[in-house]
Amino acid sequence: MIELRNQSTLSVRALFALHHGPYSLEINSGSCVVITGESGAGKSVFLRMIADLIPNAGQVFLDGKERNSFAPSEWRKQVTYIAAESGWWAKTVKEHFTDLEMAYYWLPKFNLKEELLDADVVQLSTGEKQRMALIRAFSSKVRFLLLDEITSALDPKSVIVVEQCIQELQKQNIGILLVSHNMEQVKRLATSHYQLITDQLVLCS
Ligand SMILES: Nc1ncnc2c1ncn2[C@@H]1O[C@H](COP(=O)(O)OP(=O)(O)OP(=O)(O)O)[C@@H](O)[C@H]1O
Repeated sequence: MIELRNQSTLSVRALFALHHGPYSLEINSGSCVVITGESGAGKSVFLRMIADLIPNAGQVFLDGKERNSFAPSEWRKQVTYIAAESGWWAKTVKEHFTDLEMAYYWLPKFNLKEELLDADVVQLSTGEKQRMALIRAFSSKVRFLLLDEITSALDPKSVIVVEQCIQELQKQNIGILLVSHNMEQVKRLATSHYQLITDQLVLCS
């Protein structure tokens, strides 16, 4: 399971890519910063810049240590992006997990049966795949999760289950940056809420 982490801070300074930005933002461990904004505003681009998944200019620091001083794979283990549509490359679900102990801990919390680990990926529903992709990202190293509309394909009950898991991660001092179009979700989860409007992050609450 994920253990209680030390306090940490993710600092984004003047990040810019694909004509979006510059954006600056600070996220503390244990908080849930939510970003809303119109379709095409650049919310996914912003998250993908932080994870260094697209070429970008600017700086990102984890506890004062600049992103450039981490190997890219090491950075993404600690600052992990999860897309709305997860990618799967092997036949069975289990093959995608490096830490099965972690998987067995989180499966019941996500309302998922252990047998699903042995299933082929194609057998999973969209909602099951999305929840599995979240669990897959929980490694012992993760400090910040960048969650991109991760509940968009889920039924209302599963949305609440995933939100409860996000809150448990916060209690364990994981920091969350969440993109959402669901204003009820914003009310339930946000410790702070920004709207992305014409390349500016505007603090709403
Ligand atoms: N790799 C890329 N190369 C060029 N343009 C891109 C790339 N990725 C995204 N864009 C463009 O950047 C803009 C912002 O896209 P982005 O996916 O960040 O929007 P979004 O705010 O997340 O929208 P939605 O709410 O619909 O998911 C869009 O016009 C998109 O076409």
